[in-house]
Amino acid sequence: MTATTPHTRSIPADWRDFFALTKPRVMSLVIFTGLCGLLAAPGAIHPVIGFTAVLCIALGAGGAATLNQWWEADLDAGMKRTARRPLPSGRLNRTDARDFGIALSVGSVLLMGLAVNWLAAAILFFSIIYYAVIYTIWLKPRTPQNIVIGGGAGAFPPMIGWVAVTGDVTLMPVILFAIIFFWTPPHFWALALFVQSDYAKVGIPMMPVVKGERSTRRQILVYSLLLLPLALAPWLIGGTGLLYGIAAAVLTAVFVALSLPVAFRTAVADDRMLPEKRLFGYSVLYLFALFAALVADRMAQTQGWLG
Ligand code: HEM
Ligand SMILES: CC(C)=CCC/C(C)=C/CC/C(C)=C/COP(=O)(O)OP(=O)(O)O
Repeated sequence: MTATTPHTRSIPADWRDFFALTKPRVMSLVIFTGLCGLLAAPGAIHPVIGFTAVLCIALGAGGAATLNQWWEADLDAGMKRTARRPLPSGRLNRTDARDFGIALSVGSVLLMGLAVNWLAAAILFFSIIYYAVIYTIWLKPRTPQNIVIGGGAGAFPPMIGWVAVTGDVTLMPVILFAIIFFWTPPHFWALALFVQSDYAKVGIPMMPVVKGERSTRRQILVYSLLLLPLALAPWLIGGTGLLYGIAAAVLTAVFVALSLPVAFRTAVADDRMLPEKRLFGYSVLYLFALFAALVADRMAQTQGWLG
């Protein structure tokens, strides 16, 4: 895994390859949580400024994802799940990807600072560095805690959205950060359990590879249980109404329920890993629904829908 091995086959790239570098499917949830942070924050923001803030989160996240793939092109080439990405497949050359990633990252931070506010820009800058450097270059190849610590990068967008509106960091955006931080390990380890042979092949010390399946399964349950108080915290501190409280309780109870069969089973040969796949799929739906509930609750309160 180095940043120096060239992938310079010059098949003409088109815009779709550049778009793919931004990991659009994964980033859709990153952008959504950023938007929800913005919509749930107290106070008003001009719609054009609000749109710009979300655009900057999207561009920054895309830039960081691009730099992640620029650095990991060799690793991605060795894994079935990632081998068809634009760099390992040779559809894009590596220097172009690096320049694209830097342009998106720098552009998004500058635009955020100039058009929205500099605190939001500073947090965006830090989250890009967190994902592209701290997680990708430093933690991922070194420790099975890579996801736990590295998960911080993906937890910033709602805080950025919130700060875009309020200009300061209060308890609520910290709680929103914590929810995604503790959601990330079960989200990713559920997937790592069914693609772990890929990671082992390229020497990435993901938890199931290093500590074994049993330990990973138990840790998934621990983080899922931690989500219960955390997801309820916005309601418990009086930051939301009952609508969010009920949604958080139900959604998180299902999360824990789906973690239980993952925690207490031993995989068998030729296993289709259905509980793990189910938990991974639900983890994505969960975060979409939880953040949607946060916004619905705020709308209900400001519009007086619940009387
Ligand atoms: C260190 C943290 C994380 C890791 C290692 C991780 C890893 C992954 C991987 C490997 C996939 C499989 C799909 C793919 O290869 O594109 C995936 C899917 C996904 N992740 Fe994560 N993820 C992390 C954090 C997050 C965060 C913070 C979010 C959003 C808030 C997120 C949202 C998603 C979504 C929406 C998908 C499904 C994409 C699809 O439908 O193809 N992930 N994640
Ligand atoms: C605003 C901002 C900068 C947001 C960043 C959001 C963020 C860090 C999301 C994490 C998402 C992600 C795709 C992790 C994949 O891990 P990986 O790269 O190890 O996965 P891979 O094996 O698929 O390459």
